[in-house]
Amino acid sequence: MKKLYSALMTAFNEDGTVNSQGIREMVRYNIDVNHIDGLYVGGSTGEAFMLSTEEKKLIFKTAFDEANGAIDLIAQVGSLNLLEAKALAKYVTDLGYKKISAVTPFYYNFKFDEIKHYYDEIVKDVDNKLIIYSIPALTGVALTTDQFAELFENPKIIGIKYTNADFYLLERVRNRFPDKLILSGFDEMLLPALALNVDGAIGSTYNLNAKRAKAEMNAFEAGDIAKARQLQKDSNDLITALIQNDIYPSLKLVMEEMGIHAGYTKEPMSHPTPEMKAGAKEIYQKYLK
Ligand SMILES: CC(=O)N[C@@H]([C@@H](O)[C@H](O)[C@H](O)CO)[C@@H](O)CC(=O)C(=O)O
Repeated sequence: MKKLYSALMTAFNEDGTVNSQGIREMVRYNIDVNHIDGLYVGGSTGEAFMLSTEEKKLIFKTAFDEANGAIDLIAQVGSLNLLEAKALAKYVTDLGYKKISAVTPFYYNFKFDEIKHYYDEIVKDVDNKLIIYSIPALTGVALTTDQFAELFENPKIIGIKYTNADFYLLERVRNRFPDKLILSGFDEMLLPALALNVDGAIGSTYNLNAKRAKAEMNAFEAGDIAKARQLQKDSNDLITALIQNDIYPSLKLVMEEMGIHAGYTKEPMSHPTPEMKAGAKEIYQKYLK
């Protein structure tokens, strides 16, 4: 059975501080209403690259407490500060997270040896399994099949969160590493990723649209490709509207329409304008009600 994970958002107060109650509400909604298989905590959707270590710890703990063992949780601990990444890997492992993930180190054009060292160091002192978070469009780091093979030489590195529109590479990677966990990261490209036999998907829009995405996965598994295509089209109408309305604040605004206190995005991301609020209301009415 393929697995669906929502990338958990972080609820912020207007002043940019973390709103734990909002996080709890989103975890509950994902468990009780979305019937999600798991959550990816502390990733791009969680706005983690703008947060302090203490804020990240608070989010990991709040999500873990609220989920209370009901679903699979993956903690994204990657950071340009390797000491922080290692400390967070230990922190979440001690909390009880059974999987961690780390974004490829970005900005400084690291050499592959440095990237390999980063991953080996993150897992070295923890009894846990790591999923590489590969998102070349945002990091500028495009790992090759051979480089993934080198990273997988470390038995604690078990898979890839593949947020990449390169389907040739996805096919190469899937077939070379049949036993590794490959989770697709672009929600708007779920169907082609399923066709290449990913093990599941992680995404921001599943917070709102899990029911449709699960139906698409089920249709695909049942061989009903026409239905899966229609569902992907319906999802992409929603995703396009979210992107046009500024996706990060809009995901939260739509959650607010559903009665969940998702709060604000963290500056320098924009706070909602009256136009964005009206747009989110319309998105909710048109695609999700
Ligand atoms: C950059 C980004 O946020 N990508 C999302 C997608 O779910 C994305 O929002 C969606 O496909 C719309 O483009 C995920 O791949 C990554 C993610 O959700 C995370 O790391 O939290």
